[in-house]
Formats: sequence, C-alpha cells, structure tokens
Amino acid sequence: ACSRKNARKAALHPLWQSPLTIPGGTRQSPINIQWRDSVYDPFLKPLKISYDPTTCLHIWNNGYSFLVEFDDSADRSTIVGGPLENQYRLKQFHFHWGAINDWGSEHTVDSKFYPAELHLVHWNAVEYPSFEEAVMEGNGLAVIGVFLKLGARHEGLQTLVDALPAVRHKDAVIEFDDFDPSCLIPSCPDYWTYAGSLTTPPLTESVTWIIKKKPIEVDENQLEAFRTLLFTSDGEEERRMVDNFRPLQPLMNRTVRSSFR
Ligand SMILES: NCCOCCOCCNC(=O)c1ccc(S(N)(=O)=O)cc1
Ligand SMILES: [Zn+2]
Repeated sequence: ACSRKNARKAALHPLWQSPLTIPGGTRQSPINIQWRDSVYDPFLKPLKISYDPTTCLHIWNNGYSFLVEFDDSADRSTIVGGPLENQYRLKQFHFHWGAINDWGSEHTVDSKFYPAELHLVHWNAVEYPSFEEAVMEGNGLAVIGVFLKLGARHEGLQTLVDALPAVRHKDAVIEFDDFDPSCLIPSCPDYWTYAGSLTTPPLTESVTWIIKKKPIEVDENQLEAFRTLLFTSDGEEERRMVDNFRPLQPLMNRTVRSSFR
C-alpha cells in the first residue's frame, strides 16, 4: 500500500502539473487494463512488424525521456495489420520508468505497475503527409507498448544503455545507427488494443494503442542506467530523470479488446 501511495505521489510529480486530463478529453492515456474486462476480438489480425535497422538515426534526450529516432521519409520501417486499417511508419521509440522498481510503467495490468514501459511510435503515412499532421487525427498514430520487468539482462537493450552517458543532459544527441527495435518486442503475438492519446503534451487523442501482453526482461543495472539520465540541461541544477510517467486516466466509454482468448 505504501508503494501505491508513493506511486500516486510520484505520478503527481512536478512533470505532470498539467491537468490530469485535457478538458473534454474522452479517450486519454494511459489506462489500467483490467484483464477480465477486455473483450476477445476474433477479427483482430496479427501485427506485422517490418523494421529496417539502417533507418535508425540518433538518440536524444528531449527532457521527458530518451528517444531513438528513425528516418520516416519512406515506408522502410513499418507496421501493418493488428487493429490498424493502414500501414504506419516508425518515427521514434522511447521509455517511461520509475525511481524504483515498484512503479514506472504508464499502463497497468490489473492495477499492477511494471518498472518501465517502451513506446514505439508510428504514424499513418497513407492518409497524412507528415507526423505533425497525423498527431492531430483520430487515426493518425499507432503506439506499441511493451512492459519491462526485472529479470535477465537484455542484450539488445544493452547497446542502447551503453549510449546513455552521451545523452545524460536534456537536448544532448548522438548518432546511433544500425539498430533493429524488433529485438525489444516479445515474440508472443498477444496484445490488447484501445483508442487513446499521447501521454505527454499535446496529449492529442490520436493514438491506437497496441499493448503487448508479455513483458521483456531487463536487469537491475539496465534500469539503473535509465535513472542516471537528467531532466535538466548541462549547467542547470541536476534533476534525475525518473518517474516520467503520466497518472492513470479514466476509461470512460471505452472497451479494451484482446487479440487472444
Ligand atoms: N509541441 C507542440 C506541437 O506539437 C506537434 C506534435 O508534437 C508531438 C510531440 N509529442 C510526441 O511526438 C509524442 C509521441 C508519443 C508519445 S507517447 N508517450 O504517448 O507514446 C507522447 C508524445
Ligand atoms: Zn511514451
């Protein structure tokens, strides 16, 4: 109970002074996924993920998280299928994590927090000319969420972890190439999906969320490496980048569908 209280306190961390939900928001994220309330949809297709590692560009600290960004000027790293009606292009991936292992994820499953959560952000390049336009449309974005749990060291993640000291401060950026983010996605095909929003400003209600049921395992040293990053720029008083997750938002009139029985 104390960790939940602390988690609520953490979730009200200064980073989230903005209102818990945007006025009039009816599909805000993140949410708690109540497993037994999710509805199996037999018409959901398998998600098809095709990433080209040579589209990987750089890692940067944007003051909220660290992002790995991709060249999205063509359909070279894409997802299709699942709940999606179009093909979506990979733009970036990033993480959310806690100060300690008791919390850190944005979504929860049956009110359980994971220590961290990966978001792979894609946009609908079939219907919209740019990411910035897609961000404003109800079917503009598709984000794959993957939970991280404490366990064995993740070799694929380690190449990212090794680069983090170079982006310790806000606005730092380094070249990063030849990385295939599919190594961070569990092979189990099962996922939940629901209509939601960005979890940081501008909080637009443009995201089809695809949350993988199975977590990936990372070790304590790898989680600790995330916590060595800073929200602050070089020269400012240091503030550790931790608890960069948004509080849970009301489900309102939404159903979470599952791709599995
Ligand atoms: N900043 C004002 C102009 O906004 C233009 C669009 O900017 C969008 C920036 N934010 C994002 O791209 C963005 C992407 C993914 C997520 S999340 N955590 O929901 O996956 C949150 C935010
Ligand atoms: Zn995110």
